[in-house]
Amino acid sequence: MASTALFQSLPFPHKSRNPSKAGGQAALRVRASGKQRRPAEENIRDEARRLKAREEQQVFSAKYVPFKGEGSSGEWYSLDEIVYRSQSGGLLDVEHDLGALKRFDGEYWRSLFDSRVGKTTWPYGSGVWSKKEWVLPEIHDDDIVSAFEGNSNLFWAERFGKHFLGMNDLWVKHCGISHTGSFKDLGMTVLVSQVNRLRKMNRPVVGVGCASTGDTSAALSAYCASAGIPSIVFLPANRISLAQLVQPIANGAFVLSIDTDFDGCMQLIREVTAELPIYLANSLNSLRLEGQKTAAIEILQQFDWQVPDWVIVPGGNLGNIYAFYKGFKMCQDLGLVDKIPRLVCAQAANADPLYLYFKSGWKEFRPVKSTTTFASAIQIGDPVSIDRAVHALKSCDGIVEEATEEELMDAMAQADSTGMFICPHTGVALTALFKLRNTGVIKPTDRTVVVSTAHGLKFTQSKIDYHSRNIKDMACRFANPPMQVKADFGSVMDVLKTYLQKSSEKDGVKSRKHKGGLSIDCTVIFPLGTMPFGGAIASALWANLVLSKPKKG
Ligand SMILES: Cc1ncc(COP(=O)(O)O)c(C=O)c1O
Ligand SMILES: N[C@@H](CCOP(=O)(O)O)C(=O)O
Repeated sequence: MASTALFQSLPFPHKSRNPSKAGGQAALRVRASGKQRRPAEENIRDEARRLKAREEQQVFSAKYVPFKGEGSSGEWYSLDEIVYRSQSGGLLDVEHDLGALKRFDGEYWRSLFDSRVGKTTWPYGSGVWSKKEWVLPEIHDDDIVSAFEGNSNLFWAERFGKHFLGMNDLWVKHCGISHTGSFKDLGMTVLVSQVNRLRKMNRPVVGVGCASTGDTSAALSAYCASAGIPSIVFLPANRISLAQLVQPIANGAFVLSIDTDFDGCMQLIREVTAELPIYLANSLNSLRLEGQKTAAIEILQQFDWQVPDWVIVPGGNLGNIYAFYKGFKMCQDLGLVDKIPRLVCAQAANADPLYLYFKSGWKEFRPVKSTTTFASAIQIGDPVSIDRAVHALKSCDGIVEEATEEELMDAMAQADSTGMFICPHTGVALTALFKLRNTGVIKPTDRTVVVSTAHGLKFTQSKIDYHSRNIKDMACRFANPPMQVKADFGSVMDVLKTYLQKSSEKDGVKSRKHKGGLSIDCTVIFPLGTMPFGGAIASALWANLVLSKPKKG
């Protein structure tokens, strides 16, 4: 039985390990409706400080330990130490004091987390910090650097599921609809907050650095800029999208464009951070995964704590697949749910070391030399978290799939045609879903979540190439280029009539095939010169975008 002091130290509900049984729900309602507006001169950080002052001492804690206990016995490090590897050179993991967390039952944690969703209370308005006790329990709220990330949309892919897969319970977790447009924000808020704390403790951290395929660098530079901390990013030259390149530039990072691939940049940043007081922000640093795991907890929360059958995650450096596993496992271990979903890790065929390892029956891992892929953020041949990924997949009867360039681009276009606007990495995950549906591994009624890892707007060039049919050796089956029309009523009417005729024929076939489901065609009219597609009339911008890019294939 926990002590009174322990319960009092928690924000809510006091003296109960089970809020619904002990009037906790009533307390929840009172708290929700009874919160007084803070004084005008106080901001939300000040308010959190004032309220925190009333609370008792911290009762939860976490530390670094060798991953899966693969270190010397009893080896552990405080999170305030700057350490990325165990004494034996292996990976580290953040281990929480599960004993302390277990003094509260699953119902307590579910209610606590649910009570914080979507609020502006510092720092719990963040989807990550709403689970603070499970993330970085000991950090002071004042040190937290947050953009209220997380709480991302779990989108019911009704039309895509029904139309392309015959599924009725398909969901897309839009982690890319986020502050810097990818799931990296979830981990970066944790890492940069800890750096903020270390700097206040006068630890030797002059800046934070990462190697990146574009999303880690965007998140790092934004969070550092918001805290006034220098950031340094190593990018593989000409291998990331323009939108991703401009993100750290705009946020004032020191950007090094290096003539190598991601694996080369990763090697360099590891060497540099071993020499200079630059803190390493890649997912080799296990702090990042503490934030990323909250996406898994959030999925369960969004399903009212019911467990989906499958979760499909695109994999590159392979930190995220482990983070998802860890989030689900903690929920099981702490009694919020009674099982975990099966995970699928999806890789691009041009960068598929995990897939090859899986196919070998986990016999032999060999890094690969990755080649260009439209899913550029996962063009990684030597993933640092390979051991974490294998552990995660083996522990949940997981599967690894891969997608060719044509498959991932077609899947992306198909998803977009149903109203999404996804990134190519999500196209990789959707390809895995297509394959597992075709083989019957995933059933039509299985509740399935596809994790969308970045915003499609970061990858418009790939969509332009596809819809322009400007990709060597790719049929671009779902391309939808605009039609060039003369600016007179007759010409416009002619093309519209042909179009409407065709689409009503198509509709007839469709409605005979599928009963129900929403399918509405739309037509967009661009003024000549601003029209984004089509040879002769391409505007200067468009010509620049299409012609300046090397053809893929
Ligand atoms: C958009 C996107 N999707 C997926 C991934 C893969 O995540 P992980 O490296 O954790 O496997 C990354 C980064 O690697 C990414 O930037
Ligand atoms: N896709 C990543 C690659 C690096 O992964 P990390 O999770 O180890 O930082 C990126 O956007 O840089």
